[in-house]
Amino acid sequence: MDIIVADHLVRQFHSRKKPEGSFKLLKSVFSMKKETKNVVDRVSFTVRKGDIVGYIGPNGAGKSTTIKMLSGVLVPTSGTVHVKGLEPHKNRKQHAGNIGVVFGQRTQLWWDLPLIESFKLLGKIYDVPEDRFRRNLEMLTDILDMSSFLSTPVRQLSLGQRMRGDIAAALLHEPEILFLDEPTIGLDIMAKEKIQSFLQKINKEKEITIILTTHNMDDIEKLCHRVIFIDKGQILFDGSTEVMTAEFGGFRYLVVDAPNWDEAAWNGPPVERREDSQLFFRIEDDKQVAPMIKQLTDLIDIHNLTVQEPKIEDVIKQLYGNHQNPLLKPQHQQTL
Ligand SMILES: Nc1ncnc2c1ncn2[C@@H]1O[C@H](COP(=O)(O)OP(=O)(O)OP(=O)(O)O)[C@@H](O)[C@H]1O
Repeated sequence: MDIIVADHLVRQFHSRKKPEGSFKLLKSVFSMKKETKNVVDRVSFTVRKGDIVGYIGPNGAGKSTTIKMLSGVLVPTSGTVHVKGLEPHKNRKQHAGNIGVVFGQRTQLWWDLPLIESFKLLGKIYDVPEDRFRRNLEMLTDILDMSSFLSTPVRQLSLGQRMRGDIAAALLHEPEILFLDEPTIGLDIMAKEKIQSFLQKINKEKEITIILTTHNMDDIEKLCHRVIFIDKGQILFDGSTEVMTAEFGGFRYLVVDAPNWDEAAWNGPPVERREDSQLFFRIEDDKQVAPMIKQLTDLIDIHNLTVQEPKIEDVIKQLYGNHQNPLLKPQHQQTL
């Protein structure tokens, strides 16, 4: 069942641009040109109940703007979006009951109140019956491990604690859909893992549908079966992580453990990255492997050598830097 349907969604923003040239600069206050930009440009997708979708793209691509339209914060300039059959900005109250939203860069908690008081206020705002509120709070406190800081004012929480608080706040009224805009931004590895495994759990056990934007490729690797890649407001890829890897991961890595590596003496293909004493060489064609091994062993003592598939992170890097790839056509130019 499609729980979210976005159809040719457009959001424009206006900005004022100064004319070029120093003389013109003088008059610029009066003559600034109004520019209109489609920051989300004919975006269409559907999401099925229980999916976890990674909505990714470079800075300024239009991810947050899309999430804001899905959550009803922004009105689309044209096109439509339906979430559980409702148009978010037209059916605000009912829609709010169906969704939870977390913007990692902002908090919906009351800064000066103890965390628990924010939860109580949100319970009232969302009209959550007393017993359900207590049950949900207990469950969220337990799995998000919040009992030690429930009475702490939000301003005194660490970023990881605050983020767990924000996620709990978004779920107290038992929404079916969760929109997360950079939920792991700035968190350390342990805090990230806590949130990732929590999201996995609620998705699996409660079938909560999740759309998340992130620059943390580990979130995609751990959580998402599907990725939508957007750039300059347009969707350039929408598919499973397997299809993405098959289409954009047409390479492997020759991984060489060489503690005494001498970069200056090497005149073969460049090392793409290093992890301790391991060197990663990108292999586009398996025929490259044998001559490279020979060249390497002639030069240096090798402790270990493997050929590895690229990680999702490596594949996504390809997507970001590879717009001339004919497979990356804007969605509205793709033939079905
Ligand atoms: N209220 C606004 N008025 C004018 N322009 C805006 C407004 N909000 C966003 N924009 C512009 O729209 C574009 C898309 O912004 P958006 O926040 O959706 O990007 P994003 O993909 O979430 O980026 P990031 O990864 O940096 O968070 C940017 O160029 C941004 O400057």
